[in-house]
Amino acid sequence: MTRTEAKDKIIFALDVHNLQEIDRFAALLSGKVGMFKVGKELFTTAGPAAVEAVKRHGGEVFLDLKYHDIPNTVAQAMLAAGRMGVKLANLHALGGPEMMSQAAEAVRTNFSDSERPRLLAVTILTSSTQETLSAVGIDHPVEQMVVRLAKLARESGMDGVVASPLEIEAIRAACGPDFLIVTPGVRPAFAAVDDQKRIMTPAEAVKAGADYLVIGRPIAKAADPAAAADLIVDEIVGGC
Ligand SMILES: O=C(O)c1cc(=O)[nH]c(=O)n1[C@@H]1O[C@H](COP(=O)(O)O)[C@@H](O)[C@H]1O
Repeated sequence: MTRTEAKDKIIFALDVHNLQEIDRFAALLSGKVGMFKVGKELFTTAGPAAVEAVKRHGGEVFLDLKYHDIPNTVAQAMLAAGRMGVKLANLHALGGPEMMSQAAEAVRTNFSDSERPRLLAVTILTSSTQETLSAVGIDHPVEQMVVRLAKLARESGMDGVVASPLEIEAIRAACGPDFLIVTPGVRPAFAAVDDQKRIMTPAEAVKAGADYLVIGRPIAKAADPAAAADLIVDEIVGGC
């Protein structure tokens, strides 16, 4: 794998609070990572200006707002995300097939194939355990649920899923080579584990079949974020 291919797999999680921090990281990391993730924390604070700020620096955006609502509301929200020009956007697979299908149809009808956002379904969050599922009445094992939701997402027109690295191989086997797999919970050899529980190194996750790796604190908290991103690229190239 080339350095450019490895770099393009990294999505930096912009878990920051204001536009100044976006400018700082976008300036430091443009050309060092493939995409920037704008999540609930940042979007609730700064709104669409956060997406515009990343794009001003030439960055691509993964809008991580994990929609889960009635089908019409989610479809309309996805159209609004598409109009902002984001490359990836997501919703919760647990919202069900009708919600996913309507969102998929809305973006396919209203945007050209090259312009439409790719839609991802979150399967089971990396922070969830068997106990979390049991507490809400789901008694199936986590991995079984993840694969079931990934297959449902694919049948409902999603382009891919967000899942823990430990489930990549099972999803790949069930959903085929063209289905996008985006994985957080990735920790390079040099970084702290933080609160992530089910983790892999970047090279392991790519080898297992991940298309994109979502990485936040190992880059953001490093003394030199650009050097940390370079080290992660080294790890991926060295291991694949
Ligand atoms: O959708 C996500 O990106 C996501 C899903 C999930 O199951 N687990 C998870 O950690 N994430 C996000 O991935 C990022 C991981 O950040 P770090 O743990 O700092 O690398 C955070 O922005 C989380 O919100």
